[in-house]
Amino acid sequence: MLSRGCSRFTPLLSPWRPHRWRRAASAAAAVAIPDDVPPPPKHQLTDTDLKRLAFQRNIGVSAHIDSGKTTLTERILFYTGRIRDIHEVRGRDSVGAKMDSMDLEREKGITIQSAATFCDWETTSPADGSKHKYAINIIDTPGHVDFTIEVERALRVLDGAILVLCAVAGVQSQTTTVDRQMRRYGVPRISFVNKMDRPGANPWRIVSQIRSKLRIPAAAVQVPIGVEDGFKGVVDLVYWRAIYNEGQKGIDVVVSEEIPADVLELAKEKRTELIEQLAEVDEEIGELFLMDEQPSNDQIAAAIRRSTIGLKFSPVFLGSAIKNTAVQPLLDGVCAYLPNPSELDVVAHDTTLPVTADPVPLSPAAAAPLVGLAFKLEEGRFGQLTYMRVYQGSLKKSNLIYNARTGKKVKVPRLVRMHSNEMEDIESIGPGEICAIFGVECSSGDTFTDGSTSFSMTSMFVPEPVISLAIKANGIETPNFSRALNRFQKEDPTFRVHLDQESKETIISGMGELHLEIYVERMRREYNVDCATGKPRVAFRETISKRADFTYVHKKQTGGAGQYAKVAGYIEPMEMDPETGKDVMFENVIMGGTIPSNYIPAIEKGFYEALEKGTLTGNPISGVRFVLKDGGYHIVDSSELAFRNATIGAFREAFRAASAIVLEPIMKVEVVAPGEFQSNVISGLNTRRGTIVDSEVRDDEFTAIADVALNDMFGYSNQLRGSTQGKGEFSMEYKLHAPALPHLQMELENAYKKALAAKNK
Ligand SMILES: Nc1nc2c(ncn2[C@@H]2O[C@H](COP(=O)(O)OP(=O)(O)OP(=O)(O)O)[C@@H](O)[C@H]2O)c(=O)[nH]1
Repeated sequence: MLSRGCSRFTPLLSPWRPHRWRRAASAAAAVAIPDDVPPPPKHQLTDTDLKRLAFQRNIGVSAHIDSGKTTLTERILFYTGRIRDIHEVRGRDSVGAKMDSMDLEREKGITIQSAATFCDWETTSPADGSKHKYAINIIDTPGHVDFTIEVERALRVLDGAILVLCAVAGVQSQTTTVDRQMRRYGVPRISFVNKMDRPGANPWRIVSQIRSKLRIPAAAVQVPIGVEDGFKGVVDLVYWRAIYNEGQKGIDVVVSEEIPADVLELAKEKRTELIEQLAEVDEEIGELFLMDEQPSNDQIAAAIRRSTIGLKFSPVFLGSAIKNTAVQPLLDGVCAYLPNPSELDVVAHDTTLPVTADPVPLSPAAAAPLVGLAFKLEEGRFGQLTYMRVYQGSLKKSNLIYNARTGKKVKVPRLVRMHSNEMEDIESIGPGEICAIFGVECSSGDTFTDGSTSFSMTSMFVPEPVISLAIKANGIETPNFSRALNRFQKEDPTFRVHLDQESKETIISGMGELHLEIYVERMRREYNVDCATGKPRVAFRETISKRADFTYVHKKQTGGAGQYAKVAGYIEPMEMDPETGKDVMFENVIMGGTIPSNYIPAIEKGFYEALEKGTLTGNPISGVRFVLKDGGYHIVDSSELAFRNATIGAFREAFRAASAIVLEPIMKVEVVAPGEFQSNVISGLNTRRGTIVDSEVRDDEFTAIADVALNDMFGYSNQLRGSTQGKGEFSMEYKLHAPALPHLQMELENAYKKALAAKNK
């Protein structure tokens, strides 16, 4: 059994922390119940539950941009009979892939929103010829980092994933990002080396990159038959047979006991390598290996399953989605090696218990009380659509469900299963499944129950925006302007909107230029609001570099009732919690009621308000813990307003004393270009103050990875095009906020002072 919530990888890279649920505890948790209350017993699974769950898979398809996720998913849907024909991403038939349902996605040939679908897949057991039908929910996720929240959302609710890699480019920068996200949510993965038809395809290099760069023990479970253009099938190393695709669009799978002579030696060598790798991570195979005994085919298959689900191993499959080769064996692999919903331990927090109480194990039993997580919202033609993963119990149409965060009760008017942008009405859904409901008001990450429990699940990691721009409607602003912005904010927690109090401009912020550009375009198309935007601006931040104490009295006497509030404590630097992304915190350690408890929320509010605008450059403040230790009040003159103002004043004073600095976003930039342009690319990155952190030269192309400040990246696509005759490509993703160089900080401070002076004139 696994525990989703405990470190399942050996402690190589995993940022996973035990008891992550604790942070999800709500204010309601402050009930005085002793700490040692045992968690309620897990609901027993019946034989019917186990039978149904054994053939259920919830999987995601994730990868670096353009690795072929959508192309692969299109094949999966075709072979499982979900769609009648295959349409290509940017295909000549201009239909576009099924899962890229937004017009914008089809035009740009990229996936923006993750799409959910489901299909059935029948497998034939190579061991005894028995047939089994599996129900698979699939989420195709975008590869572009600007839409990373979509990947986070999907991984949060999936039980397993296919990590797609290009057979030439291998592990790319976003592969490592996706890998990190998979670790965060403890998602077992099988790897699929796609594009085996490409010149220069080398699966062995990719396998060794998975081991060295992603640091997961991995081994191929197949070897290719034919290379590049001649790639026509694979040898299944576990059950020792050759598998070919034949017929129109590779629809017929032909299995042969005969291994082609030209790959026989390679297949033997790679099967030995597979067993050796398994011996490292699986006890049973390890013991057989020590005794020099050969494991049986079934023993190998069982060890792959155990170690994959245990997050100790990733089996590597090979194929070419575009050439319709070896996709069906991958589907068999999903069923054979990825977990079913009963094989993961999922926990929730009981909000009636103290935050330190043990988590409550959830059980995918149909008869247990309902617990479901709303992981994605979408405004559709028929109103708000909420995607939900049911973890425990069943959900029926017309049921009353409770939002654990707001305590509100709602009726489920319509229940559907999603197939990209199409839907199928259903009457009920069981545990371990994914569905969508209509007309339910909630936010992304809310937990729903049937009202008989107070369970709440943890929320997702939400990264901070890195870029912002001013936006205004062309002509007269209609209500659609704010309607659109409100809806986008609700759907996407990485998209933020605020009104700059000084310039009175509406500022939108997000994960990259493309992210914001897509929303501006959607405003025009979906809301009929044409907008003008300002120049993209880097989302600088401010922080402190040392602790500073404060004692601050806010006192005002203006005739009538006065204002009096005193706060004392300190602020200190705080590191980001890798799990939640949170790096600001308010802590109240007052003893003895020097400030009445009803004023504490106003102080907390004042702190968060003060964080909105730093005094150096007017940018938001992060990385600060505010500790309230003492204070004072006046029986008549104290008020919430006085305490809020006192906190803002105290914070600003302490902020200056705590050696405030400006932070700028640093991006991980990956460039891939033909080898002859390597020196041009490197010198281009150097002139932008980039630090090269990794590079790799292959037969005729190279990859360079550099850390570069986002502020120095404007106009890079033009520069790269110019210096590589248009043949270079790059992608970038947010890495961290780091202190800005002194001259940049000075420049930003001066500009801010000037803007303030102009405003006050
Ligand atoms: N040679 C070759 N090209 C492929 C293969 N699979 C996909 N492609 C091509 O690779 C490009 C990207 O494919 P997509 O399926 O859009 O990739 P994606 O990973 O979904 O892309 P994003 O969603 O934008 O991240 C398209 O031009 C595909 O035709 C393959 O097996 N071999």
